[in-house]
This record gives sequence, structure tokens and C-alpha cells, in this order.
Amino acid sequence: GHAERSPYAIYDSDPPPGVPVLDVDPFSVDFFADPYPVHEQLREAGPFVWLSRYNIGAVARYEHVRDALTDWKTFSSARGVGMEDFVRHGRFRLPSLILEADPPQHSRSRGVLSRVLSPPVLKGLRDRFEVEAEAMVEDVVWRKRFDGIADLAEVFPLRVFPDAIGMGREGREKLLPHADLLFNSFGPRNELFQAAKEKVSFDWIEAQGQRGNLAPGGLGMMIHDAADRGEISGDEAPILVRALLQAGLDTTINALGATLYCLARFPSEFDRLRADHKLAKAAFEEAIRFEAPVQTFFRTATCATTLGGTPLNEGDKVLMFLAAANRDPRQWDRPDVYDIGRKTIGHVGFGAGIHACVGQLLARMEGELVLTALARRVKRLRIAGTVERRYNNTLRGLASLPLEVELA
Ligand code: HEM
Ligand SMILES: O=C(O)c1ccc(-n2ccnc2)cc1
Repeated sequence: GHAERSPYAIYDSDPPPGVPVLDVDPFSVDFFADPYPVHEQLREAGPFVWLSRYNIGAVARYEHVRDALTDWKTFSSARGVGMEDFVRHGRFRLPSLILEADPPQHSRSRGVLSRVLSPPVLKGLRDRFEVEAEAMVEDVVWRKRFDGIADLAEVFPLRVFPDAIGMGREGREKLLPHADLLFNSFGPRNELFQAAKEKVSFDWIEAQGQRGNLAPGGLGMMIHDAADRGEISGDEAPILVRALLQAGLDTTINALGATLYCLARFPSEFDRLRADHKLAKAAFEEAIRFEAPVQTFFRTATCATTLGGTPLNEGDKVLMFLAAANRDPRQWDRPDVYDIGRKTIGHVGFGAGIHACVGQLLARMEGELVLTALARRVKRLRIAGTVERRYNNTLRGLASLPLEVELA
């Protein structure tokens, strides 16, 4: 039967004829606690399904998630990549010039950020990141018992990323609450969003992108340099810096936490990593496929079209379950097994198409360096207490991962 409409629903359109209707709530704490059975329901119900709680369409099978991700003309980001439609509803903030933009505007922003986050630039950051990764692991593992989130996954990105951006010293503790709010804002205006909104004063993050708050030589100043060269306008630069500040921490924190969680649950995979440290990048990538720290994003249909064989109208929002696509048995064998030898190419944990994650090389470098440092010093990794989940409308991650280690 049809459960009642969510109090946070902002649409009341009916399902297209013949489309399977599910009354699951993919933005509830119960769902986040264990999303996998519902992902399975969503995939098995059909190529395109209707979520009656929010009156939105959704795709969970790999094939159709990729269809939506790669056809940016039909499935636009410019009307928001969250539940809200910028054309029909208010805007929660000044829209992103990259994540919430379509070509040609997106292309200019992408050109700047892909250079700022390019291999040569990352090469310049690698030594500093490596020193920090080894020092952090050294500081932690001798305790034998520590928290993989509080003592590792949260520590490393905060140690290296704001400095890499060239952000001032004060206020860095505001970065995570702002990111938590942003990632909640892509979902309904539910309790998670409301609680996150209480914790921040909005204009702070906007101000951090100003030239005056950025150190010369950092990634932030490189964006202003691009504006000086006329690649983007002067008032676009601070908003692109904001993108990096919002994107660069919570994502890698949850990805590092996800990898530690996987390695602790699948000791055979930690042993493989111990035997060959070159598998560090693969261990990180497979954790992103398996856990999908970024679970979902929306698109908006720009014209009458079809998705998964279902007719859609201009303005229809579509929810893409990246995490469900990453475990679709139509695409992956043994999808529910964490296997660091797996060929992960094509997974959608970093998206796909023109909006595919432009920070993925930086994220991978962080993962590789932390996991290599860990594999050098630790022989065994075991969960030694209650694992606690952190809840957010878009991000999947842990609040606490008590670990016990045996030193190498
Ligand atoms: C493991 C960590 C990360 C994951 C899982 C992740 C995931 C994603 C995903 C799924 C998208 C696609 C969004 C869409 O299709 O609408 C994306 C885009 C993006 N990511 Fe990440 N991300 C991560 C880390 C980062 C980092 C560290 C940065 C920057 C320092 C970053 C910057 C961006 C930007 C700017 C976009 C928008 C690209 C565009 O629209 O062209 N991400 N990311
Ligand atoms: O432009 C922004 O504000 C913005 C851009 C990208 C992300 N993101 C999501 C996953 N990887 C990065 C978050 C915020």
C-alpha cells in the first residue's frame, strides 16, 4: 500500500503509469542504518521506480544510474543536484558554479578546477601529505587501541587539506559542520537538515573564498590566479574556492573511514594489503565502490524523455542511487564482497560523465598515503567495540570505529 506522504515531501505528482511504487524512505535514519535491503528492493522492482513518500522517481540499477549521469543535456545539474528544484523552489545557498551548473558555465569552472587538482599540482603536495600520514599513524598505532574515525580518518584530511587550500588558521573547526549541512541540504528538509542548519552561520563559508583569506601558493589562490588570467570572472573565484572547502574534507574523511571499516571487517583483504603495499590505492577504491561515501545525487529532466523505459516530463526530479548501482549484480560479481583485487573501473562512487569527481586524484592520494603508512606499521586490525554510524542525507560514514591493532 501507499504509506503517507513524508511531511518533508515537496512534490505531489503521481507516478507515471505502470511504474512500480515503493513507500520506502531513503532519507530516514532506519534506512541509513542498513540501506542494502532497500537498495535490493529498488533494483529488483524495476529499471525506474516511484518513491511515494516524496513523489519522486528513482533509478538504482547500474545501467540507468549511468544513463542519467552521462546524459547531462537531458538530466541537468543546473536545477540542483538535491531534491529541491532551483526553478520551482527557493535556493538554499548561492548555487555551485560547477556541481550545480551545466555547460557552458560548467565547462569554464571545470577547466579551472581540473588544473588546480591536476597530477603536477598533486605531485607538489605529495611529500607533505606523506610526512603527515606517517607521523599521524606513528602517533596512533602504539596505543594499540584507538578510534579509526576520531584518531585517523578525521585527523588526516584536516591536517593537510586546509593548508593545501591556503586557508587561514582560525575557523577551520567550522568546515565540517558546513559540509555536513551542505550534504544534508541535498536531501529533504528533515530533522537531519534542521539540526545541521542550527550549527552554522551561513555567510562564514562564503567569506573563506575571498582572496584576502587565502595564502599565496595555495589551491585557493590558484583559482584567483585563474580569474586574473580571465579564465573565470573575479566574483566566480570565491565560489569555486567554496566548492573545494565544502567538497574536500567530509568526503575523504568518510572514504578513509569506510576503508578502515572494510579492512577491519575483511581481514583477508588487510593481509593482502600487508603483503603488497601497492594495493593501498585499490583498497581505497574498492571501499568507495563498496560503501559509497557519497550515496545519492539528483538530476532534473530538461525535456520530455525516458529513463529505464519510463516516460518523464520536463522538470521531473530523478534520484540516482550511486551506492545501489555499485552493488548491482547485473554489473558486479559478488557485489557484496569487499575484494581489493577487483576491477573497480566504471564504479559510480565518484560519479561519471562530465560531473565525475574532479577531486578523485587528490582523494586517492590521501587514501594511498594513509593506508600505506598503516600497512607498514600494523600487522592486524580488529574492531574492538561498538561501531557508531554518523547520519547525513547524502554522506555514508561512521561516527566511531573502535580499533585494536597488533604492531608489525
Ligand atoms: C572519496 C572522496 C570523494 C567522493 C566519494 C566524491 C564523490 C563525488 C561524486 C559522486 C561527484 C559527482 C557529483 C554529481 O554527479 O553531481 C563528485 C563531484 C565533485 N567532486 Fe567529489 N568526491 C570526493 C572527494 C572530493 C574532493 C577531495 C574534492 C576536492 C578537493 C572533490 C571535488 C568535487 C567537485 C568540485 C565535484 C563537481 C565536479 C563537476 O560537477 O564537474 N571531491 N564527487
Ligand atoms: O560546489 C560545491 O559547493 C560542491 C562541489 C562538489 C562537492 N562534492 C561532492 C562530492 N565531491 C565533491 C560538494 C560541494
